This record gives sequence, C-alpha cells and structure tokens, in this order.
Amino acid sequence: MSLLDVQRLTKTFGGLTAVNDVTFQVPERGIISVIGPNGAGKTTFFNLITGIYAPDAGSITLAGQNLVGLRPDQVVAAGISRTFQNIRLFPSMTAEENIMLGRGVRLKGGFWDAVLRTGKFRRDEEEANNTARLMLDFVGLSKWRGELSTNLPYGDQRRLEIARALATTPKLILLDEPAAGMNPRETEDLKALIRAIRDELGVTVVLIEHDMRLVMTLSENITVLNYGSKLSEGLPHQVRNDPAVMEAYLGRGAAAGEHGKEARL
Ligand SMILES: Nc1ncnc2c1ncn2[C@@H]1O[C@H](COP(=O)(O)OP(=O)(O)OP(=O)(O)O)[C@@H](O)[C@H]1O
Repeated sequence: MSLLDVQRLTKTFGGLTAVNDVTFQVPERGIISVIGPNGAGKTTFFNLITGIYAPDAGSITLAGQNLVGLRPDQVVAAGISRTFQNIRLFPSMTAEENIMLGRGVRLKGGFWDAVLRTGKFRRDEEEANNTARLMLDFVGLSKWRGELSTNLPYGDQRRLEIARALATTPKLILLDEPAAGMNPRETEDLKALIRAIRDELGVTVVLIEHDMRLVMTLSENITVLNYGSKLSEGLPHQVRNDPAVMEAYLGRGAAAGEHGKEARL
C-alpha cells in the first residue's frame, strides 16, 4: 500500500483548471519529485494535499486515512508537514524558538495548562525543547541555536525551515523548491540532508524542484505536471528521455527564452 495515495484530484480557479484529474502515489520511505514548467500546478497540488485548498474532486489518503476536508493543522497532525517556496521563518525569533513553534501541534496540554503552567505544560515545554535541539543537531545548525533566524546565512535558513517541519514528527515531508536560491555547495549539502531525512529518520520525502541536476540524481520516481495534468511519470532516465516532457519544457522554454535550468533536462 502507498503511504500517500492521491486519486483523480482536480482543482479549478474560475475557468482555470490548475490541477486536472491527477493520480499520484508515494511509497513509504520514497524520495519522489514533482516537476513541471512554471504554472503547471505543482504548488496548487501541494496546497490541496496540505488542506490549504479543498479539491473539487478526487481523494487523498495518508496511510489509509482520508485527508480531504481536514484543516492544515489537522493534516500536520495526521503526519504531513511541509516547507514553502519562500522562506517563512519568524525573523525576530531564535532558530530554536522557530523550531519549537513547529512542535506546537504535537503538544498534549491545552490553553489552561499553558496559562497555569501546570505539570503537563512544563513537560510539553521540555519535550519541545528537546525536539528542537535534536532537530537543530540533525540539520547541522546547533551552533545557531540562540541566534535570530534572520541572521542565519540563506542556505541555513532553508535548513531551519526543514528542521521546523521535521519537529512535527511527520510520516511525510513536502519540500517546495528547497534548493531555490542555493549555491551549488548548499545544494549538494541539501541533497545529503534529504537522503538522511529518509534514511535516518524514516520520513518519506516529496519535493517540487526546478533544479534538474538535483531532481535527476536524488529522486527515485518523478511525476511531471503540465497545464495541471500529469504528463509523464517514471524513473529519472525515463522521464528525462520522454519526448512529451522535452517538448513541454523546451516548447515553453524556447518560447519564453528564459526558463534557464528548467529547460535543461
Ligand atoms: N489562488 C489562486 N487563484 C487563482 N489562480 C490560481 C491560484 N493559485 C494558483 N493559480 C493558478 O493555477 C495555475 C497553477 O499555479 P501553481 O502555482 O500551482 O503552479 P506551479 O507549477 O507551482 O508554478 P511555479 O513553478 O511557477 O511555482 C497557475 O495558472 C496559477 O496562476
């Protein structure tokens, strides 16, 4: 059984079908990429899985549990966390505090436990602290623990976002363009981190990425979206050699003349 099972998912915005009848399955402990030209529907697809948008049709299950109709925080509690295309850290908080916020969804105590600082609250706080330290260590950012997140180098801010998503102890993590803006060295480090997330934490990874070198060397399976529909799917070399994929990229890339990395499969 797939860990994530998406069947015939569709989402329209007015007259535009952003995601069109997409079926997508992710095996447990897989590293899977979703690629496609700009506007292909990739982020909308993630937004549907994470409860930001409700689909018009189709089903989404995680380990057999239905996710359609859940709020984003409920999807996190069910076991899916994510990072976003643009950095979404709290700049006035330290690296550690940013991660503790991510942990909030797993806390057991309620509002009054926090107000009254009950034993349950203190245990929650201690657990959040421990998780934050473990995750900082895991992504290699221990030295930045007490530093404001805004003062971290760019690549480290992106790693911190991943640490925050991991602090919710997900079954599956969705990474939306994790290598965007990274230099080649940072991208290599990111590749190792993504492998460690799967190999050491046992967390399944799905990423949207435009950096084709990263996608082709890291992914076990690739799904290509184009105008909201699934255009191709398969092993990296199969997708790379699929004429329909080349045409989708080169057609648009050549027309726009500016897609850079995207056009180079
Ligand atoms: N909230 C919205 N309202 C209306 N249209 C939207 C909305 N969100 C996305 N779209 C449209 O849906 C289509 C798919 O957009 P989406 O952002 O999912 O593509 P993408 O593949 O993630 O693109 P990129 O690679 O540029 O990030 C686009 O035409 C976009 O303009």
